[in-house]
Amino acid sequence: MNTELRVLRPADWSEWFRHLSRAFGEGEADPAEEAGWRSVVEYERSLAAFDGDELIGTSGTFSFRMSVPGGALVPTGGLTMVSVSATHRRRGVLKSMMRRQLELSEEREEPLAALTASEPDIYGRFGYGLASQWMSATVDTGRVRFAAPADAEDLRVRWADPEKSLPECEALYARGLAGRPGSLARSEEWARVQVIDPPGERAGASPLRCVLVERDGRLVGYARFSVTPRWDDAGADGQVNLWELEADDPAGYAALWRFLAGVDLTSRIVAGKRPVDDPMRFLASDVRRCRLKLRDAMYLRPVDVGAALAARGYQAPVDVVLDVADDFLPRNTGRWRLAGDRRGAVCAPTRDTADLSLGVAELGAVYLGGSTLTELAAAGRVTELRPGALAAASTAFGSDRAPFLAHGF
Ligand SMILES: CC(=O)SCCNC(=O)CCNC(=O)[C@H](O)C(C)(C)COP(=O)(O)OP(=O)(O)OC[C@H]1O[C@@H](n2cnc3c(N)ncnc32)[C@H](O)[C@@H]1OP(=O)(O)O
Repeated sequence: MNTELRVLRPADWSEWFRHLSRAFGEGEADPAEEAGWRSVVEYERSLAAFDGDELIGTSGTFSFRMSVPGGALVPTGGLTMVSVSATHRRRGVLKSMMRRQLELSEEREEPLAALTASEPDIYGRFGYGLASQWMSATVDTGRVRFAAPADAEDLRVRWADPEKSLPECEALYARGLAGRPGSLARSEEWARVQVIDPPGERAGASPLRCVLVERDGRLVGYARFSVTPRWDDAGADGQVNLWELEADDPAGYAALWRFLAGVDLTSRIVAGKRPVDDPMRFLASDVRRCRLKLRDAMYLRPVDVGAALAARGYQAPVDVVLDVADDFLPRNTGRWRLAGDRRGAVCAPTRDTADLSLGVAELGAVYLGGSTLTELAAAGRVTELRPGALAAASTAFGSDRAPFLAHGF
């Protein structure tokens, strides 16, 4: 088979998007949803694979900036919309697109590449490691109480239109970015994607709702959610579906959870994408009845090991030589000396003796502080070559706050 990769042309968008929907087993996309994706697609970074004149593969990359430990926003290629026709599967089409997509990232000097995976098994071979997780919760609000916030006299919770309130909510989201590794800066288009709510995909739920919490008239938090009404022979049994909740004031944060738990005629809150260190665990009267679960969220790969490691801050002073293996981008393979602290770091190739050896996917997994070098060493995926180096580097690579991706892409 002779596969040709072409840059996506706007004229080919509809066919390209239909191919993607079919590969995901979906029906006709809702026009609002399709328009949302079209508003953020970057044609020059999107590829269409052809077998002759037949389109058989799709992939795209978004030019994101991602928050990393230390607070910098680092250019990151966000891989997305990957599909290969079932008629052409397992013949290397994905592999050829991955190679080209990473070359495009290299040309743009993006230190990092990221993705969320339809299946976790696919991307390790291309050097991506699991960098952040999502916590989901199903809170039994008939039994679980959320502690009343102290310092709440000046707080006001009010309804808002999800779209009209976007600018002020996005400003709050942006203020929180530097303190939350793994989060993405959102353009106006990306902000609008967060409130796309196709009626055909609500599965019986209400349209998207939004409440704001303000202190002295200043926004300190917001929650976006829908409600699925349900009734059985014992009465109301509705469900609050939490899409997004952000706050930069502990009392405002608690007020939002209390509001959600108090929505009339509902008996549970279902949240799919919360940070693993969500403070709600410490507000809930019965954390077991919150039914918390973890799942993989974002996979990360250094595209340029030196630039990636120099772009973040380190929790403790670090001076370590890493022997990195990268089969897919061999330019990264070799020994790197990393020296830095909270304020910043330098990282360059070296001939010095290595202290730790690891693969590039393992480096991606620990980069945001979501897992540790020590954990990976216990799984045999990192090797300590100088006694003491593992514990010291593991501490340095940590993060005060767990990495969190607030939305998919
Ligand atoms: C970031 C995102 O967009 S995630 C979305 C990914 N897309 C989907 O899940 C849609 C449905 N699936 C598909 O379209 C295709 O099956 C794809 C894109 C997952 C794979 O495309 P293919 O062209 O068949 O992959 P390709 O032949 O290049 O395989 C490369 C390697 O990945 C492996 N691989 C491919 N798909 C899978 C999978 N689903 N699970 C495990 N391994 C996989 C292959 O076995 C091969 O391994 P090897 O190098 O060890 O031989």
